[in-house]
Amino acid sequence: MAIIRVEHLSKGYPGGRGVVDVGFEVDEGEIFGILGPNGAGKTTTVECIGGLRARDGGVVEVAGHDPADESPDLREVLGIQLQESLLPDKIRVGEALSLYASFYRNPFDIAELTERLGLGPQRDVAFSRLSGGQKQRLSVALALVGRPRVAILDELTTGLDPQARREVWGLLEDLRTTGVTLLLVSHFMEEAQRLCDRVAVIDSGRVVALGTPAELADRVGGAQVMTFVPSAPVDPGTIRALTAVSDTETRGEVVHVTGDAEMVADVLAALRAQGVSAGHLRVEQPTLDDAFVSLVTHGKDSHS
Ligand SMILES: Nc1ncnc2c1ncn2[C@@H]1O[C@H](COP(=O)(O)OP(=O)(O)OP(=O)(O)O)[C@@H](O)[C@H]1O
Repeated sequence: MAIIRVEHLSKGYPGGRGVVDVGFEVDEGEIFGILGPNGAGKTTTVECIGGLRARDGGVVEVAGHDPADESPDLREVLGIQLQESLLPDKIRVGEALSLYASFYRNPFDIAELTERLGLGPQRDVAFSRLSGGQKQRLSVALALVGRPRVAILDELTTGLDPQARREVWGLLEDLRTTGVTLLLVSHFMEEAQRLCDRVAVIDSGRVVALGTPAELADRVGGAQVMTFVPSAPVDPGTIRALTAVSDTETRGEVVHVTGDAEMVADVLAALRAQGVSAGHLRVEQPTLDDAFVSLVTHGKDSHS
């Protein structure tokens, strides 16, 4: 069932940009990604969902509440991590978390949350003395401390090193099992591909694609590439003749075959028919990265 519903959301700024027409639904328990190039309207969208920005038009509902109504019940349901956390310089990590936890009825245990986010040693450190990555982790912790049903995380791992990023991903994967709904704004395709059940790609203030990462990758029709070392010489003509295959080439002892989603099964069947096995088999799938570049480039063409 949808816990977030957005229909025809619009928000203009004096300069004219913003969000033109955004719509999607997020089911309870989903991790939903919002992707798009700089200035696409991602932050504007999540700020309207979080009730931080007034929309011009359209419908937004979070757990049955309109964020524009500023209902106290919605505050209990929603946790928000913003791109920049604005805390007093002198507040310590533990104090900030205790303060935020006090706003909620059933908050996380602070010691456990700081450990999970790698902030245990910083509990008594003042905000101004934290590194950029530590500030980022604290802002994620502040969004999650109230055990929200819906958490909005904007650029949650920007500024984190690869190790810290993986720790935050681990925390989100754990959270998934608690049934929390996560709305992530991300620039990292790897992050979206790993974490998100579905994503919306926004470009120039509109949704240009919506689906699972795998569906979007498939939709761009990116060719798959398989490579293998045959156990005996194969006739390239028999491989090339398969309808799923668009190209084949032998480099040294390695055969490279390009084709569509059916290619791997068809090539392996053709080899088996010749009594040949495929050693060192590798298959490269099109990625969300490929889909993103293709969708956003096409979006630009159609809006210009
Ligand atoms: N307060 C504002 N006043 C005027 N224009 C704004 C304001 N906030 C955003 N914009 C413009 O609205 C558009 C969408 O901005 P938004 O921050 O939502 O995009 P974004 O996709 O989150 O970008 P980024 O990835 O760079 O954070 C941009 O063209 C931006 O310049």
